[in-house]
Amino acid sequence: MMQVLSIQNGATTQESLPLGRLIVLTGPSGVGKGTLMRSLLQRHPELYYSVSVTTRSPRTGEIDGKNYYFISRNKFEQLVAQGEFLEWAEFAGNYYGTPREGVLNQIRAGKTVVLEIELEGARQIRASFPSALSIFILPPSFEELEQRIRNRGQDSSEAIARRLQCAHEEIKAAPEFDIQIVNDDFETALNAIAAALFG
Ligand SMILES: Nc1ncnc2c1ncn2[C@@H]1O[C@H](COP(=O)(O)OP(=O)(O)OP(=O)(O)O)[C@@H](O)[C@H]1O
Ligand SMILES: Nc1nc2c(ncn2[C@@H]2O[C@H](COP(=O)(O)O)[C@@H](O)[C@H]2O)c(=O)[nH]1
Repeated sequence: MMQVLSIQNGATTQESLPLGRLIVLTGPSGVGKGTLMRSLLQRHPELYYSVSVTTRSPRTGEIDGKNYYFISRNKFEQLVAQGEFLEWAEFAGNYYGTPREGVLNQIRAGKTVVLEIELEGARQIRASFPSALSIFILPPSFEELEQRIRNRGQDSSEAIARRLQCAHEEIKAAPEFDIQIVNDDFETALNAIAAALFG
């Protein structure tokens, strides 16, 4: 059972339904969340991965509707005003948000839904869904985090600097979350996430 917050006419109410689970994977940019997530989904195709909406420009190889829904800032702000997001945040100069309906429908259908999101959004989910399982992925060191973002070779040096600046504050927030996993050896980290989800 999980408590779902629903907002009706501005008032917040809670419904109790036989539901699936909500999992939040968070941590600083470049720590390996997306790579871990992709491997987890290959191992456990029964999981539902929520595709986020963003105002960031697509990176080489990213596909609209698969990696993200890429939209303009104006459109994003309209969707915020319409209450279309379960959570949203501005991160390193771009908006990111989780579409509300898709996630709630999957949870109502009994699925385990996984969100891979940044810190502010993860905090919003923890506030709305206290029973969500939240996992914070840590780098083995700050130097290694920097290496990973640089080696990924996808972001401008300005974007990398912004992301690393955020990372200092984000890492301090790790104890707020249910589980902390250090992504040093990839397989070890992946196994730890799977163990947290499936015991
Ligand atoms: N355990 C690991 N050891 C070494 N490199 C890793 C490890 N895990 C992931 N990486 C590499 O680190 C880089 C960043 O990983 P990834 O893009 O998954 O990070 P992220 O946390 O999803 O970043 P963002 O939040 O910016 O989307 C990638 O090049 C990935 O291959
Ligand atoms: N609050 C949210 N954060 C999200 C969402 N989707 C992705 N993200 C996080 O944004 C940063 C940057 O992502 P990138 O693809 O530009 O590297 C990263 O931490 C993602 O996890 C979302 O829907 N809401």
